[in-house]
Amino acid sequence: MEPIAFTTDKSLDLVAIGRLCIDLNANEINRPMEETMTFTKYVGGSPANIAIGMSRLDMKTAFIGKVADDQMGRFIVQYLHDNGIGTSNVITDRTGAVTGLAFTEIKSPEDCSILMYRDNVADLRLEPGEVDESLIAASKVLLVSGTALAKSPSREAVLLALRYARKHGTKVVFDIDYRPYTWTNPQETAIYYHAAAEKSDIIIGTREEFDMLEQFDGNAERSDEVTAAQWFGHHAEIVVIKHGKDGSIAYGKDGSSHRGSIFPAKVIKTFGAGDSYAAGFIYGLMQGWSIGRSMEFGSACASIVISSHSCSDAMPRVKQVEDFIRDSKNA
Ligand SMILES: Nc1ncnc2c1ncn2[C@@H]1O[C@H](COP(=O)(O)OP(=O)(O)OP(=O)(O)O)[C@@H](O)[C@H]1O
Ligand SMILES: O=C(O)C[C@@H](O)[C@H](O)C(=O)CO
Repeated sequence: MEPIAFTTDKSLDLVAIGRLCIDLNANEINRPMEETMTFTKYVGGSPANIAIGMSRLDMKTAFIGKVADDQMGRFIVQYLHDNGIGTSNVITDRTGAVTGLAFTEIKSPEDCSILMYRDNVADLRLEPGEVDESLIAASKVLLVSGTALAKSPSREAVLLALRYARKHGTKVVFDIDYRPYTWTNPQETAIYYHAAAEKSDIIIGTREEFDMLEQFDGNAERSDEVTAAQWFGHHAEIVVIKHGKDGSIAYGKDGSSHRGSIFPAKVIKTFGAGDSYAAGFIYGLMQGWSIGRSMEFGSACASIVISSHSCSDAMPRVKQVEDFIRDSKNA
């Protein structure tokens, strides 16, 4: 398959829109959170993690979002700035909304869960009129994370951002990112996910997330191939289905399919795999690499991050990923 064509005369590589939150990852791991006494604070939120990952890989990135008018909001904005991510379109909420908190419970390397505090969060208060069209026009890619569609006005802000992207030839990457606690019912989820997926050039999700997205589209047990074919009927050029430690599979609009294997990892926590995989995969495509090579780079990013305590802080540099791949192949 020909590498996906990104518009070259743009000053930014990726603009992400959606959730900016705080991860509080348990320090006492391999036990339930009832027995955890201390946490380490990191910037979190799936689209934030991906933007941070892309910036660590030397891609020019910016963020469209809203933070709380408090210490956590200021911490997030400073962290994005310190990591070279444009914050001109990160708005400070003035209504008293708060920062979403993601408590990560690490019962074992394979048994991790996230306890989300997301009542009255600032990120879902992003207004359509606050979305900077010129920022999207200046970017090769707009990354949309599905959870931003969960509530108004963030929902309308994202739908407007999608219109801007199509208007300005900005490629849309839709990371489905289904987090049940943020939605009121699965039907609503599928309707809004559909609205985004139909306007997306690259769609990334787990099998379960695609099943959620496609719940009105016919037979329940859908194959990955049927899923991909459906979205090629809209704007999609690449569809990626992630399968955890079983790797991933990507389909190209040209009928190609690509299996992505994993790199063995000393797993501390599985969270962060999807975000780091997405950052590495998008990075590869933007270098003009093949889908297969981009998947390999994404998988290596994922193994590095799940072997770390954090998600955002652990997002790797290019050389770190290259060395990891080399060492893994020589092992
Ligand atoms: N245990 C593992 N060991 C090595 N690589 C892994 C492991 N789990 C996931 N990966 C890699 O990360 C990719 C994405 O992981 P996964 O399919 O779990 O996505 P996700 O559910 O979105 O992740 P997250 O847990 O961050 O939400 C996989 O396709 C695989 O390449
Ligand atoms: O996206 C979330 O709200 C949770 C993230 O902050 C956390 O880092 C994670 O689960 C990444 O997959």
